[in-house]
Amino acid sequence: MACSAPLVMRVVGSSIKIANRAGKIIRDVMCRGDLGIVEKGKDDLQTEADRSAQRCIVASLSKLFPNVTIIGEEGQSDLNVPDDWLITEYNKDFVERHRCPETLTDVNESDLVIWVDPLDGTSEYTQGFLERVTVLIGIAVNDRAVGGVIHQPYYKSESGDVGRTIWGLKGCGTGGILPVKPPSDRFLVTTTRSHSNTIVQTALDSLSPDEVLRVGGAGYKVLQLLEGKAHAYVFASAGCKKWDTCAPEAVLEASGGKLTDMLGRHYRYGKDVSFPNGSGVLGTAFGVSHEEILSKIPDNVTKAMDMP
Ligand SMILES: Nc1ncnc2c1ncn2[C@@H]1O[C@H](COP(=O)(O)O)[C@@H](O)[C@H]1OP(=O)(O)O
Ligand SMILES: [Mg+2]
Ligand SMILES: [Mg+2]
Ligand SMILES: [Mg+2]
Repeated sequence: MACSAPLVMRVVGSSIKIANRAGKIIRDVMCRGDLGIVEKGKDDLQTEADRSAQRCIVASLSKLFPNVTIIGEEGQSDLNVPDDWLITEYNKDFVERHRCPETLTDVNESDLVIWVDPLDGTSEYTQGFLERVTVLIGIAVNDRAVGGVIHQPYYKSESGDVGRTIWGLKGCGTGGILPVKPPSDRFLVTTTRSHSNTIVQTALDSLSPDEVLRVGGAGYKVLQLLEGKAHAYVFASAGCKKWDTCAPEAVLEASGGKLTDMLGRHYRYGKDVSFPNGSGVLGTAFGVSHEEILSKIPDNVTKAMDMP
């Protein structure tokens, strides 16, 4: 589809469509029943859904935007995909109804890096915690996370529709969700279910939360912040990588929240950065003071973070 909208708008608009197609692939693999699980490392699985969803996303994006750097969690993919995995359209609603932020109108393909996590929450997927699975497509411009799509293939809406797609673009806002403020009389923190350790726990204890939600997936935890189910996402450990946080950071910040490492620094998302987010993840919902939370994190936690 020909479209004269600025590049960033076309990338977000097509990512909305592509993430939806990837979500259908993820449901189809589950329906067929053979997940084709491969162990990449300790607590680190890959399934046929991760592989196929990545092929769909990278093949579609690289055909539409041949000079953009695309980095996917599952490494080099075979881009020879079935025709119906190749998405060539943009989400019209997004592209036609939103104005590109002025600072992003002149961006070129060479300024962009797209970080793809075809299935965030693989361990949740294999264990049946399907609501926590997301498809993440993050868009970085000149090293900074500016746009992103979080698709939740197993979300069930009240109308019975399956799946939802949330987008965010800094300076433009968010769509696909109506952000809700977290409660004002309790302090709720969301964190990892499967990658905890004593430092992760020390950081949580230092904040004295009324409740700790332990759920898998970086995308899902940021959705909990947008839904007002938690005030903060606190993960004082390495483990997450750039594809886990690029889209969530952009979507959260487009809604007025903030996502940094455990020292309050934004990660960089240029094409030459190292993949691991060695100094953890701290996300806060709109209206929650990121700085106040940072000030409560004890020195032994910050000193335990891997410094770049
Ligand atoms: N130690 C790890 N090894 C591999 N991936 C990790 C690790 N820790 C976190 N992740 C990735 O970060 C996401 C959020 O972590 P957690 O669920 O522990 O909060 C996970 O769903 C996983 O993404 P993925 O499922 O895409 O591999
Ligand atoms: Mg993985
Ligand atoms: Mg992930
Ligand atoms: Mg993944």
